[in-house]
Amino acid sequence: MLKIAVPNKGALSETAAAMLAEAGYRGRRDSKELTVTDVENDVEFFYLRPRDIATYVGSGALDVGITGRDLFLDSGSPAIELKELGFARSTFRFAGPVGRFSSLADLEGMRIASSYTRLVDEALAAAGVNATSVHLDGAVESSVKLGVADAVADVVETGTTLRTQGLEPFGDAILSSEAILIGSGVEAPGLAKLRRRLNGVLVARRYVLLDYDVHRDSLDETVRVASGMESPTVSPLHDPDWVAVRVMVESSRTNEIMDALAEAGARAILVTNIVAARI
Ligand SMILES: Nc1ncnc2c1ncn2[C@@H]1O[C@H](COP(=O)(O)OP(=O)(O)OP(=O)(O)O)[C@@H](O)[C@H]1O
Ligand SMILES: O=P(O)(O)OC[C@H]1O[C@H](OP(=O)(O)OP(=O)(O)O)[C@H](O)[C@@H]1O
Ligand SMILES: [Mg+2]
Repeated sequence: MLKIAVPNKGALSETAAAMLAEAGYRGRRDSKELTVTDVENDVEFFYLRPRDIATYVGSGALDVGITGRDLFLDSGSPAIELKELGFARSTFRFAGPVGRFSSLADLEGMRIASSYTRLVDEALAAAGVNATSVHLDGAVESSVKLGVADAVADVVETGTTLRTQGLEPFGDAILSSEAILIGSGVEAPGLAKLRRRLNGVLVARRYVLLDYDVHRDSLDETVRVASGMESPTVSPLHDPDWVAVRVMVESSRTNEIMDALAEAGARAILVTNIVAARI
């Protein structure tokens, strides 16, 4: 039975659970449940602290898990990254009071607060900077105002939290993070199926189906606008001069592509969400 670690709370838990449900697995019904066995799919879910997931998977106690790349790298676990899951995207950055620091070299001798002290120590060592990291569990942005640190290193999405505390990021991002699937390195039974299913969810979320009608004379032009994964499906219409076309396009480009198709002669352009997919 494939053993899968899932975040039990925090920023990753809801989307991770939603993805697994979309992939056809049975999740927990109550947020207090620590384990769930999905007999039909031959998998067992373990609901764990996101920060601990890399430790369990790296030790081989569990086969795979969902966590953040930043948490995984900070853990020092020997697990391996198997797949990007496309949510909880953020960067991990140094930040300090507005105007105070401009490069890592300015951190020499400073105290740097973070929940990710291994990542901080590695970044400082790589830059040849001697500084002290101060481990905090969260709300790291408050530490400078409160006088326990001179700078911070933290997760930045919109940058709003930093700004509200009078801080600004400086230097290059330490890393780009997102939710990922990690594995113990063993090709456990059921792992290929899980990966295929998660891939299906990602494709379903990322693409939409476009249907349109077009005169045969304009078909080549509309196919140039949107050529699909392999090649568009072209079906005859009752009027022999016209055809119906179906093609997958990236949902983020839907409107731009619809405009270009209309310009190229497409009519009755319809958009449909994809519920699930195997590509
Ligand atoms: N605002 C955010 N945008 C994108 N990703 C985020 C954000 N905040 C946290 N993350 C990501 O979520 C993961 C952290 O998970 P964690 O469970 O610690 O979230 P949390 O909401 O900060 O929980 P906690 O309440 O324990 O601090 C990391 O991978 C981090 O990059
Ligand atoms: O750049 P932003 O869009 O402001 O998002 C980044 C913030 O979101 C997370 O905080 P969270 O709410 O998880 O609190 P925490 O610091 O206690 O973990 C993260 O730790 C940052 O503080
Ligand atoms: Mg947090």
